[in-house]
Amino acid sequence: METFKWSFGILFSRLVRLPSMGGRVALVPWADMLNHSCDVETFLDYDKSSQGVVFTTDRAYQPGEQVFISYGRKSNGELLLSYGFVPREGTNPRDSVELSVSLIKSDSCYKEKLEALKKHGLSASQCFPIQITGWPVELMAYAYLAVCPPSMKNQFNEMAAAASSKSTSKKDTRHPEIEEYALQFILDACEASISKYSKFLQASGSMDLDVTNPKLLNRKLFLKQLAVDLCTSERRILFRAQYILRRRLRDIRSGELKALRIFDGFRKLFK
Ligand SMILES: C[S@@+](CC[C@H](N)C(=O)[O-])C[C@H]1O[C@@H](n2cnc3c(N)ncnc32)[C@H](O)[C@@H]1O
Repeated sequence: METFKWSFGILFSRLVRLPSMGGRVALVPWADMLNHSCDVETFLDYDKSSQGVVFTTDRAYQPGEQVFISYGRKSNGELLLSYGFVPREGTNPRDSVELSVSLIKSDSCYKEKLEALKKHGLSASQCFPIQITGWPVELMAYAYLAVCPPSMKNQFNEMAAAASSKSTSKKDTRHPEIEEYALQFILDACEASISKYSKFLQASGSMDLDVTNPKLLNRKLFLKQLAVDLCTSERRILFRAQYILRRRLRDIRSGELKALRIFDGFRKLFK
């Protein structure tokens, strides 16, 4: 089993997908020496005219400088799973973390909302990818549905459709009347996830690896460090989302407060 796992890892970390051949995979001896860089945008591909796998650099390299390729626009988690490494924190603009959200069990419209979700291939609990640049419109639509009051029942289906990535319309549908609750819903999910990451990272400091063999110990330490690196980079994305969400909520709430004060001022004026 160990040999199989090793061979599987070696094969999958070295095979190349060739976009112009419909994603066919190949082993290309010279190309499997190239390391990945998140800054690089060039891929290996089959070139009909030269009848071979060609690599064109996207920048000038100095003699002796290491040449990189891109293994694809992958998150740190995907790079760890497929290639066994985690890029340095903050260097991967494609990094993302899956945020898990669920319908609220005590919601009086739970059944209707779940039915609407199921109709569009979704379930009561869903994961959505969060990036350092923000979250997808599908997550916002899911959040609208989760916090939507019974008075907006006629919009459940539309919201569930927008939450599905299969939905053809990718427009950012907005429901200003419940935006604050939807943002708070996402913020709560982010904070719950941050707390799990923080617990793991805290515990990792005192984790007992329970091995005496030095070779095994080194391997376990290496794997633990990879897990810590991945969790740190994923938590960083969640921290950023938390910051943006808190700021948006503060703006909404202070805007509402301002509107209330103006309204109050007018009321006093006409008294
Ligand atoms: C196709 S091979 C690249 C050549 C490899 N460095 C070698 O010496 O055989 C892919 C493996 O290289 C390593 N690798 C590639 N890019 C890396 C990076 N940016 N940081 C750390 N390791 C990397 C990973 O172990 C990955 O599984």
